[in-house]
Amino acid sequence: MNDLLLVINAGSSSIKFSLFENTPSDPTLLYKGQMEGIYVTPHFTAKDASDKKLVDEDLPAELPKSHDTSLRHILKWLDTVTTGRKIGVIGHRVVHGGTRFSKPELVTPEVIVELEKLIPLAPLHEPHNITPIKIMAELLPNVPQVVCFDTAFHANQPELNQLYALPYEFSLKEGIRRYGFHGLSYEYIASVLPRVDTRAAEGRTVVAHLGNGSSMAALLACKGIASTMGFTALEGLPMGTRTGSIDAGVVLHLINHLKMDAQQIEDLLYKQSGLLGLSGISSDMRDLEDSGTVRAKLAIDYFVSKVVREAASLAAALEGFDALVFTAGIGENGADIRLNVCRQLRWLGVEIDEAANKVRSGEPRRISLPSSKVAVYVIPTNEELVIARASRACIAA
Ligand SMILES: Nc1ncnc2c1ncn2[C@@H]1O[C@H](COP(=O)(O)OP(=O)(O)O)[C@@H](O)[C@H]1O
Ligand SMILES: CC(=O)OP(=O)(O)O
Ligand SMILES: [Mg+2]
Repeated sequence: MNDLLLVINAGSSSIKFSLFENTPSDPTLLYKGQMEGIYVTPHFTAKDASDKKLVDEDLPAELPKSHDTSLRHILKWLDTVTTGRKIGVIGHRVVHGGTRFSKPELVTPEVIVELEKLIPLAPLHEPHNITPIKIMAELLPNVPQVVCFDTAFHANQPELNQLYALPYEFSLKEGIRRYGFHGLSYEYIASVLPRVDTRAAEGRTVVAHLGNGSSMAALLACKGIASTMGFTALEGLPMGTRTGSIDAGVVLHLINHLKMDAQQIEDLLYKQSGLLGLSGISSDMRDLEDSGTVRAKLAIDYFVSKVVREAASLAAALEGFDALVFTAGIGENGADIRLNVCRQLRWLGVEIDEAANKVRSGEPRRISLPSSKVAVYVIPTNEELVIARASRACIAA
């Protein structure tokens, strides 16, 4: 029997996992699931390969709300379904690869040291990406682990789209440039686009990865040429708890006039802002849609308006666009958000099919009218499959 391949994808609000059988052609999914809403109401779901729900439960309220608790809960459940079978490879998502990593790497103690140096550049993610590697190394010391980077997909963006207008040496010597994130998700979208829409796959596509962390990217012939996220996963769209782009002068003002220190500012920008900060209610789009308060509506409207503006900006970078793809938690499930974004993009040739937009499905689907100049799709992302493929390729090499 083939070994198993375990993929761990730690995001800012969730840990997703997939367990594959390491079959020769392509990894075959056995189980997948996630602990979501880790810092709101941690909820655990697990499914088999036919999408049948095997578990669907809140994490007991007395347990600490943390990535660590969540991972151990997932591993305990996995133990019950893998009895007698051996995990042969473990693949991890790591958000920031810095200047050093732009392809999947086998984990060594030296790699971990390098990843730890990147923690300040991704404080909401990198620690949660590194801890599972250490936990798995403790539990399964002889199993090779591979790290796959969110930044890698964007590594070949044109220089123009990688630079900030700081003195040029800051980019060269300090690596202060735009990296872009959610690359594992964009890579998955690029991998299925040829069978969804050949015109888009050969042409110009704007992808909106809208989740707890949100970014958008411009794909030309399935290669990333521009992205809304930059040096860190703070730039671009507003997110669950992150500001998105903000005038750097605000940060200077916080330091000089409000006398805030670096840690306070980091917490403000990463953990207290975005949908949570604007609404005062929640970082979760579902809560805001249910709430109906004026501030919840303000937060939703702000989010939609920034998605619209970034879509137009990325379309400009592509000199027009053939397709718009929605993916990730909000992109896949937030029908009203998609509707409002598309309505505000009508002037660019986007015509949404309101009935198709309401359909729920785990499959890629078109949600624009046949007459729409820009084809609009919902494509459920699968970062775990990208990690699984890359991890075994890395081991084989
Ligand atoms: N049915 C839904 N409608 C609107 N938004 C949703 C829905 N389900 C999930 N979401 C949003 O998706 C987010 C999670 O997205 P996901 O991509 O899984 O996050 P992460 O960034 O942790 O990987 C939630 O915080 C919530 O805002
Ligand atoms: C990079 C990033 O923002 O990731 P996530 O969406 O998982 O928070
Ligand atoms: Mg994510």
